[in-house]
Amino acid sequence: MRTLHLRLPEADRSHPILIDSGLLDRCGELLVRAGLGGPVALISDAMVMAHQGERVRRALRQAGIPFVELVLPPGEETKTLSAAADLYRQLVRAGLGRDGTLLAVGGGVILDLAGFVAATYMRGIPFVSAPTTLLAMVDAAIGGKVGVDLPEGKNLVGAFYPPRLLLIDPTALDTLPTSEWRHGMAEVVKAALIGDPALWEQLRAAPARWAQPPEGRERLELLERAIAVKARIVERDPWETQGEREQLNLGHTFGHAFERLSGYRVPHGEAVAAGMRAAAVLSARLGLLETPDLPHELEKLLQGLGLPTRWQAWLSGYGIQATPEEVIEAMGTDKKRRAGRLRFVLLHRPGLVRTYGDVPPEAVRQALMETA
Ligand SMILES: NC(=O)c1ccc[n+]([C@@H]2O[C@H](COP(=O)([O-])OP(=O)(O)OC[C@H]3O[C@@H](n4cnc5c(N)ncnc54)[C@H](O)[C@@H]3O)[C@@H](O)[C@H]2O)c1
Ligand SMILES: O=C(O)C(=O)C[C@@H](O)[C@H](O)[C@H](O)COP(=O)(O)O
Ligand SMILES: [Zn+2]
Repeated sequence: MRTLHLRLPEADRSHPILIDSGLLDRCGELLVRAGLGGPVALISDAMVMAHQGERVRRALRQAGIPFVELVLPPGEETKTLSAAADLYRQLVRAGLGRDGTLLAVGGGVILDLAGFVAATYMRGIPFVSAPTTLLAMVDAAIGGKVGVDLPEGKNLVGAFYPPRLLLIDPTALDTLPTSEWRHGMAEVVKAALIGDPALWEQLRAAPARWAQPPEGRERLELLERAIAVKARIVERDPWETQGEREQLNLGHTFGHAFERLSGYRVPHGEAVAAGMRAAAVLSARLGLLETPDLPHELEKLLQGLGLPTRWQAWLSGYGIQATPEEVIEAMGTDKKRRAGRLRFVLLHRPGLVRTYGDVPPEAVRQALMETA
């Protein structure tokens, strides 16, 4: 078993990240060992429970942990305040108190929603997360951002609430549809661009190889590399007050706007892919790139991974028509804004990204036109 420690400024918020095959089958015993042997509310979605639920149920029963299952419909449409409100009321009806633990098993939607509920129910109860998508293992589960979407903007309500324990079982990915693997690869590409140029080169060398989940050692290495980038940044700027954590938003200013325009019907990973390409082209237009071929290289890699690179064509595949002006309008509620101005995470080269607050709106519009 690989054990990493996410070190946060408050020691009581620091937590272990366990990575090993079979952790889902041992989650009960691991909860008990972490001093969380009280009642559990298991929050998941119906698809995850169909594929992985029995492993978790068996593990909780074996450890003698009483639990209730709260199962939601899969998909981003579930990441809402009203779903959170339903969960609060179900937790009350189930009699869960502060001696209970909220165990989230699922993708980023479940982790974000359940983590937000754990942060706010009775002013906070212990939270344990077990990500089951690639995207959640390398990104959503790391760093304590939890929350829900509003129609007015993505993740507009939330908290920083790290789990007490994070269980990453790579075998959970055995049942993940290939399309979901690819969505996770968008955040892996992001991590590589931000903080692991060697990984960027490795991905670029054989995009098709990474379009399906690799097995065994290779899968584990990919997870560990991407997790390392995120954990390093989170440890340096956990609550996004120093500017550094904003780097993890590469592609997200555009991406979140695409998601909002779609009524949260498009997958986050696809939105991030199309958004990263727009951000790369914007970086080129502003003369920031030290490696001018980067937008083209990124386009080739994303295409090889089966991810979108042309936002308008991609959105129209979902029946959504939008103009560059509408995308800019939809960016208006981005949380990185300062003094009413949008800020963008832009690229210099793989391994060097920075946030810029002085980007001319016309350059943004041009980048959107060029990547439509
Ligand atoms: N908090 C953060 O730091 C952070 C980081 C990145 C993304 N996110 C959020 O994560 C969300 C996207 O997460 P996601 O891509 O994991 O989507 P998701 O949670 O919707 O999961 C994708 C699909 O995969 C299914 N699934 C999950 N695990 C499975 C398994 N093992 N086998 C079979 N099916 C499985 C789910 O039922 C769902 O249909 C977005 O809301 C995004 O904003 C948060
Ligand atoms: O952890 C972060 O910080 C990120 O920006 C990771 C992103 O991949 C993720 O989508 C996150 O939910 C975005 O957060 P937000 O604060 O921009 O809503
Ligand atoms: Zn993301």
